[in-house]
Parts: sequence; C-alpha cells; structure tokens
Amino acid sequence: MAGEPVNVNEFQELARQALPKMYYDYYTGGAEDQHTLKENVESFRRIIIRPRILVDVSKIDMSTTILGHKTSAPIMIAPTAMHKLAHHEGEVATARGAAACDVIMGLSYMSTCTVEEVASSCNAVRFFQIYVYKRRDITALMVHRAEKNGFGAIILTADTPRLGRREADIKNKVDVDSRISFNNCDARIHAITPKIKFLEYQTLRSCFSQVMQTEMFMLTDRSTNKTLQDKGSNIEALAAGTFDASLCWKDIEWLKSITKLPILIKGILTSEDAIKAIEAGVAGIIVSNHGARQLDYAPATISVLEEVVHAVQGKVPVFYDGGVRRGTDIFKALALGAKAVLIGRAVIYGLAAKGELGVKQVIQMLKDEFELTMALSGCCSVDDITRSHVKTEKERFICRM
Ligand SMILES: Cc1cc2nc3c(=O)[nH]c(=O)nc-3n(C[C@H](O)[C@H](O)[C@H](O)COP(=O)(O)O)c2cc1C
Ligand SMILES: CC(C)CC(=O)C(=O)O
Repeated sequence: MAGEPVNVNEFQELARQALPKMYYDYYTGGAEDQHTLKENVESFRRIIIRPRILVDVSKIDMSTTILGHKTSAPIMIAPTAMHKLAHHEGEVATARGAAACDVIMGLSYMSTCTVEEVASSCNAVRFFQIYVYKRRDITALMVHRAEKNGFGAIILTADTPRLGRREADIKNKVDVDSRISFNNCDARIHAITPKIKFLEYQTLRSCFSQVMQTEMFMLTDRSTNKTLQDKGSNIEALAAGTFDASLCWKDIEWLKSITKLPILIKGILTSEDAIKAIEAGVAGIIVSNHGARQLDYAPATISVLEEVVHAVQGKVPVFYDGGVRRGTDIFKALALGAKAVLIGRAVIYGLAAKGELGVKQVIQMLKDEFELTMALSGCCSVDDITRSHVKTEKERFICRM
C-alpha cells in the first residue's frame, strides 16, 4: 500500500503484514461459515442515510455522556483479548490511544496487561469486562481489583458459555506465546495459591499461565495423554476449562452482591433478553454478537439493534458493537437508537500496525469520518441524529411495493 492508511481497511492490511498468520487469523476470524461475520459489515451497507441540507453545521459537537462519564465521541474500545499478540505493549498502548482520543477503554478479562498496569498507564476512563469462571473466587477477585483500580463499570459478557467454533484457529492450533500468557488472571493467582498446589503438571506445555495449565490438565485425554490443545484451538480449550457454562440470569444478583460498579450486559440480540436484563437490574445493554465469533447465523448486530432499543423503552442506555469500520456506521447505529458504539477489530488493526499511535489514528479516523457524516447529514450534535436520518433495507423494500 502506498502512503499512510486512509481508512480502517487499509489498517487491516497493515495488520496482516505485521502479524504472524496464526494471530492475524485469530483476530479477524469468525465462527464456522463466517456468514454472520460478513453480514455484520454488509448489513451496514444496506442502510442508507437520509441527509438534511441547509443546516448550519459550522460547529459540530460529537461529545456525549456514558454512565456519567463525559467522552469526546460516542465511541468506546470494545474489550478484546490478548493485545500483546498484536503489539508488545499490549493493552497499555491501547488504553493510551484511547486516553489520547478521550474515549472509554474496555479492558478484556483475558488481557495480557494487568488491570493495575492499565490503570497506572494513563487517565482513560476504563470499563472492565468479565467472563465468569467456574472458579467464582477468581472472577470476584478480578472484579475487586478493577474496582480498586478505578474502573468505572463492569461489562458482563454473557454470550460465551462456550467458545464459538473458529475453524482457522482449529487448523492453526492457535497457541499463545509462553512469554505472554494471560497476565491479568495470573497476578491474582499469586494471591490465592493454596488451591493450585497441584502444579506437578508443570511439564505441560507452558503456553498458558499457571492456572490455565492446571485447568487444562483436567481436560487431558488420559488414554492418549494428550492435552486437548494438541487437537485444535488452545483458546477454545482454555475457555472450555475455565468458563462457567452454567451462568444464568440469577447470577447477575451474585455479581451485584460483589460490586457497587454499574453492570453492562454484553451479548444481547433479542427483545426477550433485553427485558430480562432490565429486570435483572443492569445499568446498560450492549447489543453484540461478539464480532460474529460465537454463533454463526446469529443476526448481524445492526439488524437487531432497533428491536432491542424498542424493548428497552429508554430505561437504560443501549450500546452497539459489530462490524463498525466507518464513521457512517457509527452514525447509522446512533440513528437506530444506540447511545454509543464499541470498536473491536479496527482498534486491534491499529495496534498491530503501529502500537499506541495506530490505535490513536484508527480512533481519530473514525471520529473524523463520523464528524463529517454528521455535517453532511445536517446534524450538529449527537442528539440531532434521529431515526428519520436512516432507511433500512426493509423500509426501502416496502417503499418499492
Ligand atoms: C480478537 C477478538 C478478541 C475478543 N475478545 C473478547 C473478550 O475477551 N471479551 C469480550 O467480551 N469480547 C471479546 N471480543 C468481542 C468484542 O468485544 C466485540 O464484541 C467485537 O469485536 C465487535 O465486533 P468488531 O470486531 O467487528 O468491531 C473479541 C473480539 C475479537 C475480534
Ligand atoms: C480468549 C477468548 C475467550 C477471548 C474472546 O472472547 C474471543 O476470542 O472472542
């Protein structure tokens, strides 16, 4: 590619060049046929914008407030795992990029920098995403560490009782560099070692942090003495060994009992679940199909946003993620009722290409595109963006009839 990247797709190409194939595939991939993966992006293309003209757009204000935190634009960094696979500075670089652009940083439970490192690296407003482990004590400790380190909310990811089937990862036998490991969880192990005394299994390939290895040993096929990771994705094996597939609605009560932080639930795709989430007392909903990495043939996220927004009836803010690659996508999601969008892969592409600078450039690029979209659509503030600024494919079809 000649010259500097001018859009997210060009950052993706730089990331492809920078990363080992195994990691590039991990970051970009979706589940099974990757139908939903394509739809997440394509569905945006089928929504058109209805611009208004002759509005004074000499001043555009993109700022908004998210759970009481003022932010420069309705953009957050989605929690994504293991940033050190993309860049040696990992989530610290991502958080600094977010701080420089004055947007909120979502930190993954499966991060390669600790909550303490991220908290002390910059002044970005931070939300902490959790998976709930079978070992609830581990999850509780992680939540307390986030609380202690000034994180502003807990994002409960609720769409991952098991990991989706990502075939590239299976083929690549995706593995994690032993120098990286899941440091975030590792640090807590040292606080509660008694339960992991049985580290006689250290001979296992040291690809994951100690607790991961321990729990993966339990997955060992005793007849062949091979761990599951020899058969496919190490990351899938890790999730199978550690994530609590019995997690259900009543557990939100448990989560509320261990933290005072507001809880956002991530992974809602239906009005039924949106209503349950409100009944459970969450502070906000993230409409998400996990970047199409979980259930293939789940709907493209943008196609169900409005259903959820209607069900929620303004009781809590609704956030959106999935397939955002352009400022126009952000505009469309807001027009359909989202308070803000979360950006997953695009940020990783920036990180892989240029570290902190790349994260900053990607976010700034999306902000610039969004600002221009607002100006060309006749919207001076995010509150000016209304449902009448977009037409969905279905509406266009009805008009033609
Ligand atoms: C490489 C990768 C890792 C992810 N890791 C996590 C994670 O640890 N926790 C989580 O809740 N979601 C995770 N997600 C999902 C994102 O939070 C988000 O829902 C998704 O990336 C949005 O779609 P987009 O990538 O098209 O922007 C991950 C997504 C990707 C691509
Ligand atoms: C380590 C994984 C469980 C992170 C994740 O959520 C993903 O890869 O989609």
